[in-house]
Amino acid sequence: MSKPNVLQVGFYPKWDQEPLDAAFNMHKYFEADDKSAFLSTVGPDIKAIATRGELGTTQEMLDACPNLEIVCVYGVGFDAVDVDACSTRGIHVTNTPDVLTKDVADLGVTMLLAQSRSIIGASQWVRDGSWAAKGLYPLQSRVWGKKVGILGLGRIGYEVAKRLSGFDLDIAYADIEAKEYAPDWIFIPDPVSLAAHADFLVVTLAASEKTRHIVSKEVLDALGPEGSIINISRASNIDEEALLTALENQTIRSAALDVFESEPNLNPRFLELDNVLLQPHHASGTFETRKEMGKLVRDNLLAHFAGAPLLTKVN
Ligand SMILES: O=CC(=O)O
Repeated sequence: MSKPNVLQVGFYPKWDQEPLDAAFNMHKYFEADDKSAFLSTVGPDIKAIATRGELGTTQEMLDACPNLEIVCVYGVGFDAVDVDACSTRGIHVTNTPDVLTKDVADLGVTMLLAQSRSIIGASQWVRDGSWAAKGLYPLQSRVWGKKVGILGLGRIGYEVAKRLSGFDLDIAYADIEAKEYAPDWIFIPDPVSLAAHADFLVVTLAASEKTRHIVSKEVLDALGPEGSIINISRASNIDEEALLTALENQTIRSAALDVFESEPNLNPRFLELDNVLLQPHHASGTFETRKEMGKLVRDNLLAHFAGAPLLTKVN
């Protein structure tokens, strides 16, 4: 039997690419110079799209692939795929939940601690000779005993909260409803009230049209000049213009961000700020987790073409 044709939207590591190439005809969209011409040529043969969370699919891709059956996302976030349009056409969508939860939570907590204690700046102080030349590093503000607000207590939010309660932080959270698995944590459903309560606002919300700019100017104003925000979800959850203005005017203390509106080309205003910690959207970026994510993409593709149940369906 001939191998199914798969449109591959972005790069995968060698340990994923080799087994994918062995099982499927992988058509590498990201390597094509003329992407529209490439889609017109291969589109009619494509049965599956393998993409990454931040790349998703475009309308042009979906239109060019009339025989598409499944979209497999390497990532938990599927906001860059038009799931409604896929469902209407009977196209399955899968993602890679669970396997990345703890790594994403680890990075969120690391970012909170690193930004609060100015780990990057302090390291630079040692490296550039400031320690010897200028003396003691400026004091930073304590982490333990403060209040954290988790915006979105799903799988990742829960793991962040669990870790931070080990640092003796008071945990509050916002979600659509109170969670029975969080009896010791304070439920504050309104994001403005949560921000007003918190010293650290950690955004762990799955992104959708409904959550776009849920962290608004009003939320940032409520967080206030002693407050910090940490985003390990999607840039669209925060009004980035309002965030930049708040950081520039120091109406919030600081931010630690793994995601940006036009990543990887972020707004240059971020680079001018010394109260923001910048990360290259790599919260799931460990060997162990990325290998599990790649396996899940492959296993969903294999299950689909074998007529078996999908492992991690979105629709
Ligand atoms: O951003 C990463 C993901 O959605 O897994």
